[in-house]
Amino acid sequence: MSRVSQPWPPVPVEPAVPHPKAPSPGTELGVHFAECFGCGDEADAGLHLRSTVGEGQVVHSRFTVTAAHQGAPGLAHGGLLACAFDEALGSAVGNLMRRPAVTGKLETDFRRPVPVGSTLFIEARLDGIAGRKIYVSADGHLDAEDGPVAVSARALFVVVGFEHFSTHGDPQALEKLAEQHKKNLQQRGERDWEINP
Ligand SMILES: CCCCCCCCCC(=O)SCCNC(=O)CCNC(=O)[C@H](O)C(C)(C)COP(=O)(O)OP(=O)(O)OC[C@H]1O[C@@H](n2cnc3c(N)ncnc32)[C@H](O)[C@@H]1OP(=O)(O)O
Repeated sequence: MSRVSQPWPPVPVEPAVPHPKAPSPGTELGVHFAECFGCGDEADAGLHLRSTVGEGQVVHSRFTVTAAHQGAPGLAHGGLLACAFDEALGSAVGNLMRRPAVTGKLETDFRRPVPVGSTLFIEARLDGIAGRKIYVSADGHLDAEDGPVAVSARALFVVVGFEHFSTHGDPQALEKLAEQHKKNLQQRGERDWEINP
């Protein structure tokens, strides 16, 4: 069976140009929410994924697979790897575009097993934008930035208004998220995001 899937992006797009105030290449990105399973310090069994802005439209992320992340004995669970890509791709969208957006669609190709103890280096890139739709893709390299590709992913993020989170989310957790967001911006000496979808 061929691994070749549909053309990407699947619709005509404009270049996804990073926001003029996007953090510059080399910036270590902060935790966006302490309880986030993908990056949060307070999510004990979480992925603790860390990200750095790359050149152009790229964010580099990495996380180390622990015993808490197993599916088969000694191997990372596939759904958990998909979570890592959701986080890494979401970080690229949120930090480079500085627009609130949620995952509409996420597709993963699992190419090699990912053992417990290995580190996945994920390079996520902005592929294009069409209205509220932001197309992104990523490759996850095993144990080194230039290691073999173990997992690839493509995703559609949809820009939403902040009412998406206030309507559907937990108001108290949102306050915590807002504080974390301000802290991250202050650490980088920046002002707040564009909020209009
Ligand atoms: C710094 C920040 C770091 C953040 C990192 C965290 C990363 C984690 C991100 C997540 O995991 S977010 C949580 C998982 N996602 C969700 O819970 C989203 C749930 N879905 C929704 O809330 C809505 O379906 C959604 C906001 C995505 C879209 O609903 P809307 O009513 O706002 O829009 P609409 O349905 O009209 O879709 C907008 C466009 O996207 C298209 N679209 C939406 N979902 C699609 C889909 N699944 N496949 C293809 N196209 C899709 C849709 O066809 C349409 O295209 P057009 O503009 O051309 O008409």
